[in-house]
Amino acid sequence: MGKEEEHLPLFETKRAKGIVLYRLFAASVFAGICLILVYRLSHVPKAGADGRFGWIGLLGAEIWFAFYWLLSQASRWNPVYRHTFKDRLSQRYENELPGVDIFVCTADPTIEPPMMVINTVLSVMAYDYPPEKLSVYLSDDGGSEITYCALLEAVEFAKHWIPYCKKYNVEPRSPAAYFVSVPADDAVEDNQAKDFVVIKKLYKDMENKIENAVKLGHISEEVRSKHKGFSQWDTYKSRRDHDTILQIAIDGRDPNAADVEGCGLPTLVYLAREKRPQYHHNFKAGAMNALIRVSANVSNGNVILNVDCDMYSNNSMAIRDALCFLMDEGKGHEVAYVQFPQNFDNLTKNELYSSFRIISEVEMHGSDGYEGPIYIGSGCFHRRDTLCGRKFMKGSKSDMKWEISRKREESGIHELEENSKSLASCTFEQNTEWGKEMGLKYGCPVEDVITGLSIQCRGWKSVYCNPTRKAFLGLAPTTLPHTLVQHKRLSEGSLQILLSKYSPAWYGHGKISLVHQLGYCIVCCWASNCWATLFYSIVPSLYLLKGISLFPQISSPWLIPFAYVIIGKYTWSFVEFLWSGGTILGWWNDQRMWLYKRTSSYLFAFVDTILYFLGYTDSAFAITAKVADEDVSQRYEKEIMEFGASSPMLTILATLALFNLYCFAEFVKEATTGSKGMAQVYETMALQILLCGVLILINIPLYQALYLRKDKGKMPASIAFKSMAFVLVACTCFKFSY
Ligand SMILES: O=c1ccn([C@@H]2O[C@H](COP(=O)(O)OP(=O)(O)O[C@H]3O[C@H](CO)[C@@H](O)[C@H](O)[C@H]3O)[C@@H](O)[C@H]2O)c(=O)[nH]1
Ligand SMILES: [Mn+2]
Repeated sequence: MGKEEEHLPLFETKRAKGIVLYRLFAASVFAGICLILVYRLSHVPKAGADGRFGWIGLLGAEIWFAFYWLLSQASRWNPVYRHTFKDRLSQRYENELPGVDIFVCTADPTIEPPMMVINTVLSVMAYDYPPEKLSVYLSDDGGSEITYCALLEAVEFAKHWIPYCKKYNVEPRSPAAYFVSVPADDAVEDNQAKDFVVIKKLYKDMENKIENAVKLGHISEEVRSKHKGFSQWDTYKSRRDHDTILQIAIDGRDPNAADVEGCGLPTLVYLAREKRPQYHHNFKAGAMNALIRVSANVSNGNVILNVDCDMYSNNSMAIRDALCFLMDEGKGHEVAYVQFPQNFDNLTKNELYSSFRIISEVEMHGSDGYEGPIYIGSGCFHRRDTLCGRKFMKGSKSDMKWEISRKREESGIHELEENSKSLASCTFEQNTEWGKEMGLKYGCPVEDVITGLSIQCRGWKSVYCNPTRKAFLGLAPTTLPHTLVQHKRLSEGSLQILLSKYSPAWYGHGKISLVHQLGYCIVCCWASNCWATLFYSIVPSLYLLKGISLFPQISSPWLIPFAYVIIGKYTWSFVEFLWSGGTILGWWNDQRMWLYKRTSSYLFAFVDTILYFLGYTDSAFAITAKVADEDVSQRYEKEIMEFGASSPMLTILATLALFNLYCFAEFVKEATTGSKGMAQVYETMALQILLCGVLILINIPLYQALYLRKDKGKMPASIAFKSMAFVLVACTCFKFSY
């Protein structure tokens, strides 16, 4: 290796092209926004005049939108893109690569089927990485025998699967996803064909056994007697009341642990931490912290990767990508974690319930230009020591190199299992810093964001890595209620952060840059968006009923800033969406979800957060559904919105949709029969008509679900009834109130 080569970095950073043009455009939109506010302030109706209340409300809403728009510029001001040089990494460090511990989290065997879980486990076991340095931990908060049984089956299958993957350089390495990606059995090359048939049969056999156990609902005596590990369930009372269950299913350093080709296998550990009704288990954060301690005792890898049980590895090089950042001689020592995007396998072409597309392809790159992306959970590589609370110190270089844990060499495997169990007990964390300054933080439904923030506040940077071949693919919710509930949790957790001790607004002050603080606030203010959006989707339509104008007339010059901001903002959002790989209809669906999230999930999240701070509720973690019934899936494939069971969130959405329809219909009736001419109505009310009309257009699927559909996914009749009653009462009251 030449002297020069030795100093070439392991990654490069590129700035976005055309950023100056974008900034000019953003500045012009900002000028437009300012003019709108000037107009609002200078035209407030006099006390007692029609529309004063609506006017002042709109002013408030517009100030909020302007503020939020400014926030969103923080993540568009300076986007950067990373590229890694994995060949340089292997040349320099192939023999000194650090140990990597991978945590897979699961919590419920019915919401998260064991087959899905072990596919994820198998995919991360098959990473292109030296097996003796790789350890995989499955954390099972469901404490399920069936999941454990599935893992034991996976051990046998892995002995065939891993060598198969390496021999043919297969991608993706989740067997289920791989078999789907090979359309016909004869699509593989000739020399591979025989092995393909064999491996597929082995997979089907394993699948049958596991599915049978799932159907049966418990483990048969025959299977139970084969593995001593099942005896750990003898004292098991329920998933909320049991001892720590821990089993080293594969001991990577045991010479007998080898695949069918004789190569070593990664270590594999099953852990169900102790649960007792009287101890709070702190959801995923609690599981992660137990894993951090147990893994420190077993393999003690320097790097920790966490994936959710539905997020299989889709790119076997991802560990090496992450190490290019962590091991880079120039900048690596500042980097605490490398976050990959969360992409989804089951999205429909037009992303009916929207996705994290803009976050993944735009905003995360934006924050990468400052201190780095927020930590969003699944798909993140951490340094073990920073996750455990180490502060960043200038000049100190953290050593990533591989070292064999001494404890391991000295104790036998059984002893190791036994002394690891106490690390996962309910009482272990009492009077310690775990959940506070060590490990993941407790008490927040988005433990990851708050943990990442505190790491960055300790002086560390993070990096966003978004290679073309997606590193992880998970499952997005496939019904509207599930999507709304997920977003309620995410927005509620983020708002709690804003109001907590660790708020990016004050805790972050002076510790991270101002732009980065604003970037955090985008997420933390999600829930607060509900009020302005609700006001904007109700009040202008209501005033349409009365014929009171709240926007400038068509012939007024004040219309220009409104038109410019609306057209400019939406054109940009459209272009951005298409550039990020979305479709035209996908953008339209995204706008609908934007409205639905803001008027339901965010509203409930906001109210619940306030109640939480007043001490009335406890924050919970509703696990996102990962499987759906056959007919639900079919409708999802066809991109038909699924409403299903009655819920307060859906009632709000239906009421809003009907309300706008009613206002529009009344208005049309008045305009065609009333005394004022059409031209004059149009002159004064154009923007309100437009707003109300767009709200109706975007709600078309909802009207269909209310009145036209017959399938099970339609809007329940009770909601149709309730929402209609609400609208009639509200509109009648308003009409006669003035
Ligand atoms: O008590 C619990 C509850 C959940 N989980 C696991 O946590 C993960 C995430 O839960 P999920 O219901 O899938 O939530 P999502 O909304 O899909 O998760 C997103 O949001 C979470 C909270 O911010 C992050 O932790 C995740 O990585 C991120 O994908 C899953 O693997 C669960 O098995 C546990 O281990 N224990
Ligand atoms: Mn998930």
